[in-house]
Amino acid sequence: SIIMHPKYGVDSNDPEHLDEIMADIDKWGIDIFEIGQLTNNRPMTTVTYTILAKRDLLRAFNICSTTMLNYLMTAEDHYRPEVPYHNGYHAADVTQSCHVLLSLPALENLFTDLEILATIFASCIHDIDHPGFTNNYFITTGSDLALMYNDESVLENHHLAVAFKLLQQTDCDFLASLPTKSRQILRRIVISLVLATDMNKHMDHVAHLKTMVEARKLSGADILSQENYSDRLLILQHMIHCADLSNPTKPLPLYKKWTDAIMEEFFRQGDAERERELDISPMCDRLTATVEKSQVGFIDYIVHPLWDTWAELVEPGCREIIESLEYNRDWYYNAVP
Ligand SMILES: COc1ccc(C2=NN(C3CCN(C(=O)CN4C(=O)CC(C)(C)CC4=O)CC3)C(=O)[C@@H]3CC=CC[C@H]23)cc1OC
Ligand SMILES: [Mg+2]
Ligand SMILES: [Zn+2]
Repeated sequence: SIIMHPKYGVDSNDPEHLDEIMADIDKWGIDIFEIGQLTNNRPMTTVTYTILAKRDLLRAFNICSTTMLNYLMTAEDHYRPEVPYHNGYHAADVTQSCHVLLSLPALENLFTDLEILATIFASCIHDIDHPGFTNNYFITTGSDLALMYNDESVLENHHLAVAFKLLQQTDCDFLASLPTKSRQILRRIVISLVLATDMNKHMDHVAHLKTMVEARKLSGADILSQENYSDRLLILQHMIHCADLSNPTKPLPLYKKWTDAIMEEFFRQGDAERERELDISPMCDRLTATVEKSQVGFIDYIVHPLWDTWAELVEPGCREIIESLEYNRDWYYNAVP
């Protein structure tokens, strides 16, 4: 019997409204929160399934829709709804952001279908089972997780282990039809992309992006067209890192919701650190933090340097994104009490 799935993979309490929102799936600034409300909190499954289907990747790799949806639902169930920021909504946001970045004109025809499938898969699982505390917290408190991963990219290693383990659940191995070689290549890319989302690697990313921009200027030839595998992988690592740091580049109403969510998550960590008489991490003390100042600092020290360099590499594709970032930075700067 032919199993027919709902259009976007999940049922909706308002299909017409979902149709309207999902029409913007290729646009920067789609309302992920709205998608979650229309799909009974399934933003990650909805967004990821729609993108894979739209890019014809399910057909290209002979992936069964039912198995894909089983995996995505199971993966989404392994994000923790009680965690204010690092939950299925963030996973959906990073996946959809990568989907838009993959379609930048400067990157056209650069990546193989397997690399695109790997990037979308890495994005939707990149924070799976996130406990709502930072790597530093797990290292400082000598947690089992830090013990397991020897203090090195502790959370990111955990996200990867959980994501790949879920493939072994019944009817969840959507990669079953891939040839072994392709499976190995995909696994290698997914591992390197999720590890690239460790903020401890941020300065390396910015430094390497700058090198690429310089190389592109000097060589004249379009560095983005070169067949060099390691450079293509590096561009994908920078891409998922940019997507992970894209909140301040989105329309202000969405950005503010992400800010509220991350600050609540940071404040809960600060509460735990205060409780355990540990140093309270930057921006995590709800008794002294100024949310607006934190965002101005986050943009000036972290987000703007990264996106400025990325925009140079892929110019002119990110002009509106940079303008949105600068508008938002001024808004928070003027909102500082
Ligand atoms: C929407 O607002 C945010 C969304 C995500 C994050 C995340 N933050 N971090 C770390 C980034 C580096 N970091 C800092 O404290 C860096 N930093 C500042 O941001 C401003 C400052 C205090 C004035 C000086 C300074 O050192 C610690 C937190 C993560 O690791 C999270 C996980 C992965 C990606 C980003 C995410 C922060 C947001 O607003 C602050
Ligand atoms: Mg992460
Ligand atoms: Zn993330």
